[in-house]
Amino acid sequence: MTATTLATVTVTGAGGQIGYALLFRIASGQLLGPNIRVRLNLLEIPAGLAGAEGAALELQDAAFPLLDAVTVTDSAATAFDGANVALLVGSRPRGPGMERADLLAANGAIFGPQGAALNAGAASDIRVVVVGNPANTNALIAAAHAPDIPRERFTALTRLDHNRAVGLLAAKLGVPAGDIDGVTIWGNHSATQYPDLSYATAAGREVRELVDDEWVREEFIPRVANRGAEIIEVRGSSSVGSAASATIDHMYDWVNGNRGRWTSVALPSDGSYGVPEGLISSFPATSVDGAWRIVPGLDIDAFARQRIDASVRELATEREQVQALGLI
Ligand SMILES: NC(=O)C1=CN([C@@H]2O[C@H](COP(=O)(O)OP(=O)(O)OC[C@H]3O[C@@H](n4cnc5c(N)ncnc54)[C@H](O)[C@@H]3O)[C@@H](O)[C@H]2O)C=CC1
Ligand SMILES: O=C([O-])CC(=O)C(=O)O
Repeated sequence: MTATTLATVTVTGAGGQIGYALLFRIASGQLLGPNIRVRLNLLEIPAGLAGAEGAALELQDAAFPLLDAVTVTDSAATAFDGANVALLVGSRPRGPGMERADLLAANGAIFGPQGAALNAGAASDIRVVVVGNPANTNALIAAAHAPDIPRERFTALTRLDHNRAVGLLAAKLGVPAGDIDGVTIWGNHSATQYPDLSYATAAGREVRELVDDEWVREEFIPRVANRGAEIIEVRGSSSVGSAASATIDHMYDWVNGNRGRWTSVALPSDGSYGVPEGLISSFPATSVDGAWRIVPGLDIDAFARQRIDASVRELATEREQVQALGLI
């Protein structure tokens, strides 16, 4: 996107909660940076169009200098036409007591047609992040329907899990979140994920020397992995502001680079760290020259191996389920 001064950003589910939290930040320049004007395409189903249209009116009222145009549509072909960035948020959220697997069939059917529409109309530099759950497998479905788009342009959001891990660790250590680096979320955006502090540092100091193993295993890991459910329990509905914020972070870093800092990204595995090729699994990654690079060469201890394998097994099962449903 370096030479582009005008980018088309498509947001699906734009009339929903996360959509509403995203749109104003995108239009203000926080998604791509202060030098790129944005054309926003808002995709909704008919029942959600009024919400998206209302948001479009408010976007006009905010008079953002970088906002070029807003289109509201229920046509995927229109929404993805010329898209440089696609934020795939639209899907049904989980309610109290539901597991992400419950959403597989309901939401899986959305992502095949959207992948096909991206394939048909998106710009050649398209970057896709799937937020709607089950995010990793929805991204797998979308990519499977977009044979002309390089696989690595399809990612799923585990930046929220990453940010949760950083936030929790920073609070434990009493340091600013910006002092934390080297945190990884491995695997699925679900309770099986492995939030890994093995290589984490706080203001350059090794975190393993600052916290004990028992806290990491008994408190930190389960709290991060189940934070989505905790938020649902406390607010009565799933994370919105933090999810939108993480989506902005993910795409901003992808486009603009992240100066060698680690983040976590669910992307198509190239076989690294024993994750079967093609599964969309979360890895430690840096953003270099507009592309994600998996951090190479890390030693994986027995505990990490077992945790990563468990989450990857869940991803493989989800892939089998959507294969059985005929979604890929
Ligand atoms: N990956 C992550 O870290 C997170 C993912 N999520 C997921 O994000 C998704 C959206 O959450 P909310 O905005 O809170 O839900 P919401 O229900 O407020 O909004 C979803 C919107 O999507 C629309 N929609 C449904 N099917 C669509 C389709 N085929 N095309 C376009 N739009 C469609 C609905 O009409 C609705 O307006 C959920 O799946 C939720 O589980 C939520 C938090 C974090
Ligand atoms: O838990 C949910 O259903 C929403 C979500 O993905 C999260 O907050 O991580």
